[in-house]
Amino acid sequence: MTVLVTGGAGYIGGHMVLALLDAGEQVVVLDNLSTGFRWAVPEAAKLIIGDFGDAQLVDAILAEHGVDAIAHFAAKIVVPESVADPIAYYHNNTAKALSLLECAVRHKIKHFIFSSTAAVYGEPEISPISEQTPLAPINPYGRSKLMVEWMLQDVAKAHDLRFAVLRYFNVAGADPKGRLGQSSPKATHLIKVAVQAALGHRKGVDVFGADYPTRDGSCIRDYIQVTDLIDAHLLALAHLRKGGESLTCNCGYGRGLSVLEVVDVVKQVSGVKFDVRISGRRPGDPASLVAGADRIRTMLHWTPRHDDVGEIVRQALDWERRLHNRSIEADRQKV
Ligand SMILES: NC(=O)c1ccc[n+]([C@@H]2O[C@H](COP(=O)([O-])OP(=O)(O)OC[C@H]3O[C@@H](n4cnc5c(N)ncnc54)[C@H](O)[C@@H]3O)[C@@H](O)[C@H]2O)c1
Ligand SMILES: O=c1ccn([C@@H]2O[C@H](COP(=O)(O)OP(=O)(O)O[C@H]3O[C@H](CO)[C@H](O)[C@H](O)[C@H]3O)[C@@H](O)[C@H]2O)c(=O)[nH]1
Repeated sequence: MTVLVTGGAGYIGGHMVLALLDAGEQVVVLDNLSTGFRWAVPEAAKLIIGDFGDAQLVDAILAEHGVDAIAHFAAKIVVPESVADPIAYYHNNTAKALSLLECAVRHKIKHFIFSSTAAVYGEPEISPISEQTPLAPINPYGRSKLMVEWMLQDVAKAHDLRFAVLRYFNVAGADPKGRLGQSSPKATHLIKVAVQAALGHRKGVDVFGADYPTRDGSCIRDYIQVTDLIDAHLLALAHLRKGGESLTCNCGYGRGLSVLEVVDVVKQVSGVKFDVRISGRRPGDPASLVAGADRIRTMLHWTPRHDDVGEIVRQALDWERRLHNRSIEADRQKV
């Protein structure tokens, strides 16, 4: 049995590929390398460079590789970009997902794991956020993902396909063995940005708003370590393969950290006192997003192993140093 991983050359999908290979699974990666990297995919996985919206290509992959499960990570993921160019987001994240689902049904794929997001909840007033919290995304990114959740629910009712929708909160950290981490140079995620500041790769950190109704005025998020998140995917896959029902679960630890708290941890762990500027709010940022994480623990028996922000930051720092050395090495080879 083979798992097709779309977006397997990216940050989170790449960790899924490593975990599947570690577990002895056959893996095919489909990625157009728009934000992913060829080098991120180990040779033990088959990398096909192409678009998951290319039905002919997906049909050929599903026919050829004996795929029993699709783990669909590929997407555009930048919220402000989705506001500026909604059509690109609905096209890539929603329309192409419909095409992928059509291929899955045509080839009688039984198991589908989908990377959803806390952005489907919008700006909920309740904390922690359970899966029953009303779905009210406030930007095209969140809507483009929610529509895929709805399509999956309808398709699963009509066809022999079961799904796991995993709603990620804020994903951070890197592979504890140092094989992979967040590599996109354009990443805007807080821990990545703060780590880059600590290493002197950027000038300090702007804190987007210190006037929120939170304990220190900065926004609160639930940061989940990427390997713990991937453990949840493996458990979800095992659950579906055992004949388990479709499920939708939040993926977070159920504890929130403020932006200022995260920045302090990065300073402590790195030993560097980089500049921190309080700037204006970033449009569309909810004050607090903390996962209600009971369902994933009870339904999938998920037990996180890396719920420690110091460890998450150490992994991110370690990976950022490796990335930097890698780019120096690449430049040296060009000379
Ligand atoms: N990073 C987070 O904190 C976070 C939070 C919630 C949800 N998610 C979801 O997790 C998934 C993975 O995110 P990530 O952080 O690894 O992002 P990423 O940009 O590192 O990975 C996305 C991958 O998908 C590929 N891709 C995009 N469009 C494609 C297409 N049409 N055809 C083929 N490949 C395509 C890219 O090249 C890239 O390798 C996404 O679905 C994202 O919405 C991420
Ligand atoms: O330089 C920065 C970067 C971020 N932040 C703040 O840090 C918090 C976290 O921001 P991130 O950009 O790291 O993450 P988001 O919470 O905006 O969004 C992430 O998690 C969401 C789900 O919770 C979505 O899935 C989204 O795709 C993913 O990027 C926010 O309050 C943001 O304003 C700063 O203050 N300065």
